[in-house]
Amino acid sequence: MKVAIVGAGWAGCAAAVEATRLGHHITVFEASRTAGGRARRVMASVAGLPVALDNGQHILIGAYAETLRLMKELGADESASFLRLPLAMQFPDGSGLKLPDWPAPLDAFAGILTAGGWSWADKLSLLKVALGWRLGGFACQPGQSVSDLCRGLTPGAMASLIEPLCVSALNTPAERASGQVFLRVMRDALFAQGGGSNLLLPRVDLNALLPDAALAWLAAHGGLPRLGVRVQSIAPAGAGWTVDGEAFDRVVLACPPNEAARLAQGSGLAGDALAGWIGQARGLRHEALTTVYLHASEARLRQPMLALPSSPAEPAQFVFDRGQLGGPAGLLAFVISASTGDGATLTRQVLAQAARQLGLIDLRPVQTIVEKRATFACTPGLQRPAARIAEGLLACGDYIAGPYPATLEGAVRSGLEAAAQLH
Ligand SMILES: O=c1ccn([C@@H]2O[C@H](COP(=O)(O)OP(=O)(O)O[C@H]3O[C@@H]([C@H](O)CO)[C@H](O)[C@H]3O)[C@@H](O)[C@H]2O)c(=O)[nH]1
Repeated sequence: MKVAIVGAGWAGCAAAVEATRLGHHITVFEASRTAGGRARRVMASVAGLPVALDNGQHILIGAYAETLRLMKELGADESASFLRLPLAMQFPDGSGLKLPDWPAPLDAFAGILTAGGWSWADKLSLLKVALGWRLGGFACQPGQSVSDLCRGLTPGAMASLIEPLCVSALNTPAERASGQVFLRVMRDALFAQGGGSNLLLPRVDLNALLPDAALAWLAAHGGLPRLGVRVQSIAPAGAGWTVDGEAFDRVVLACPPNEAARLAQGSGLAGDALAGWIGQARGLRHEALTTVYLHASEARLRQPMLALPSSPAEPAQFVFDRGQLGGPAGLLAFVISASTGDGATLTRQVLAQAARQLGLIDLRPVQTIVEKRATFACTPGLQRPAARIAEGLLACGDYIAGPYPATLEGAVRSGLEAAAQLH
C-alpha cells in the first residue's frame, strides 16, 4: 500500500521503517528540516568549537527492547552508541542506590540493603513497599498516584529514590503521577531480567542514535522522506486518503497530539468516535523539561551521571558529564524534569546549585533549552487516545495508549504498532 506518515520523530521513524519492511511504499512528511522531533540534536559552540547537544538529555534502560532492536536493525553498534551501566541513582556525596551485577530481583534487594546514606528505616520501608508491589503483580487502582502507592515509605526513601525516579521517568511529580504507569516502570527498571534494569547513557547525540539512520535506511529502501513540509490537510477519498491533495491508501499521523487533532478535525469526517479521539488528544496536559548545559574545561563528575538533591530553588534533579559520554571535557548537562519558570532564572539557579552541591564555581552557561511541551502529564486515570482514529487513518506517538510513560520506547513501540495495523 501507499502510506503517508506525517512526522519524523522517533515514532514516525519507527513506523516508516517497519511499514517499509512489511512491504508498503512510504512517504514521510516532516515539518522541520531535520528528523527527531522532541529527541533531536541541537548544535552549539563550546570554547569556540561546534558541539552537538540534545534538545533534552535522554537515557534508555536495557528493557527498552524495541528501540534497541530497531537501532540494531538500522546498523547501530550498541557499545558505540551507549555506555551501559548497572542501575545507579547516586548523589554527589556517594549516597543512594547502586545495583550489583546480579540476577533480578536479588540485585534490587541487595542494592536497597547496601545503599549508602540510607537509614535502616529507609531501607526496610522500601523493601516492604517493593515486596508489596511485587506480590501485587505491580498493579494498582487507576486513580492512585505515586504518592498514594508510597504511603508506607519514609521521607528519606521518597526523597532519595522514588521522587527522582518518578520525575525522571514520568516527567510528572510523584503527587500527581500515575501509580499504574510508575509500577510498570518499576517492574522494568528494578525487577527486569537480563540487564533490563541497566542504564544506557548515549555517547552520541539523539539524531545519531536513530532518526538519521532511519531516514538514510528509508531513502535506500525506496522511501521518500520529505523534510520541511508541514502538512496542511488530510481528507478521506474513496477507500483511501489524500494528504495536501496527494492520494494515499493509508495515513499515519506521527505528529504531536494537538497537530494530529488539527488534521483529523480538518478532514471533514464526522462522528462520535472521531470527536472522542480529538477530545482525548486535545485534553492531554503537558509538562516542560529544561536542560541547562554548563561548561568549565576542568569540570569532571565522579560518575557520568549523578542524582542531585532538588528543591524549587535548586531545581536540577540529575547532571550528566558529557565529557565522559563522547562530548568535550567539562561539558555538563543539568536536567530539570517537570520544570517551571523561564530559562534565564533556571540557568541562574542551576549555576548556584552546581557551586553549592558539586563545588563547581567556574561553570559558564553554554545553552539552556526549555521544551515547554516535552511530554504529556502522566496523571492517574489518564485516558490516552487509541492508535486508530478512523478507517485508514492511524496515529502513533509517545502519547498513544500504552503501558509506558512518554519515553523513546513508548514512541518507538507505538510506531511499530501503527505499522502492524496497516491493512
Ligand atoms: O504539523 C506537523 C507537526 C509536527 N510535525 C513533526 O512531527 C514530529 C513529532 O515527533 P515528536 O514530537 O518527537 O513525537 P514522537 O512521539 O515521535 O516521539 C517523542 O517522544 C518523546 C519521548 O516522549 C521522550 O521525551 C521523544 O522525545 C520523541 O521521540 C516532529 O518531528 C514534528 O516536527 C510534523 O511533521 N507536522
